[in-house]
Amino acid sequence: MSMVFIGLICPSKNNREMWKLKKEVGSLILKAVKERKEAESENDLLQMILEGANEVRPHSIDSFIVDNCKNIYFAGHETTATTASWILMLLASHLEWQNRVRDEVIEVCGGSLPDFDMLRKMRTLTMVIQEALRLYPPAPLVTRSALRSTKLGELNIPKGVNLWIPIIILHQDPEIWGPEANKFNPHRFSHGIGKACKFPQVYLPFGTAPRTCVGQNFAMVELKILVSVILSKFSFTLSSTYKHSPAFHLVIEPNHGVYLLMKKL
Ligand code: HEM
Repeated sequence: MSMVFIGLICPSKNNREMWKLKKEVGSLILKAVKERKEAESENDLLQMILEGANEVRPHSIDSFIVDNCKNIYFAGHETTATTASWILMLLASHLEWQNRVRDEVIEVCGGSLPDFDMLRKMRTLTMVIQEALRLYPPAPLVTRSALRSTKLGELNIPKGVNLWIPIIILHQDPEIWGPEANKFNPHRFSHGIGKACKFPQVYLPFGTAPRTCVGQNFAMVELKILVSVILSKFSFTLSSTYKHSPAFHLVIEPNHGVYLLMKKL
């Protein structure tokens, strides 16, 4: 059976809003760059991007800076930071999984910082991250534009139409993930993504095909290191002030933050 997963098809005139937003983000970045150039130079990523910009042709300097800032600060930072918050929230509210992952961290790392081999061995931790990315994919949709009229399964898609592929809906469809689709259950990934649901191609936290996330392996390494180091030093529960309110602000993030009560081990 061939399936087409398209949530919303919208005409290209919505592109105007998108371009306006893009321009505004670009101006904000260039304003921050101007401030930096007028202040002291610092040893950080922005400075490296500015130094890199000296190597490009003068008319491309602004777009080089804006594109690289968007890639690293938005694509690379917000997504991973938000995922880390959701993972900690889920582990704080599912103590059996918190203990299980901590046992694995202690067994595999034995008190030292994780190296590459150790990260590979921590399968329960991987399952927990995969399940957090299923329930709270920071990028809730990916988009594609039809550059020419095309046919997807039974669906005719005219040239110029934008396709929105709603990752978050695909990730929680009970017909695909079973009646407990909304529950946190990392077990579903115990035999890999291929066996986690009826149509594993719908699991798209990092997008798909040629434009799939270039930073996905790096993000997984960052998340594994962060969570394993925290678990090896602390136990934690959710604070009573935590209000569950996932909100879509370009990424899906906890609207009121995640407050945890940490206890040193
Ligand atoms: C948990 C962390 C992350 C998630 C969930 C995530 C998710 C995504 C998604 C859904 C896309 C769109 C893919 C598509 O359209 O098919 C994407 C693209 C991209 N991501 Fe990530 N990302 C993460 C971390 C990172 C990191 C750490 C970096 C870089 C250091 C990064 C750099 C990029 C770039 C450059 C693209 C555009 C790729 C292209 O259009 O060719 N991402 N990401």
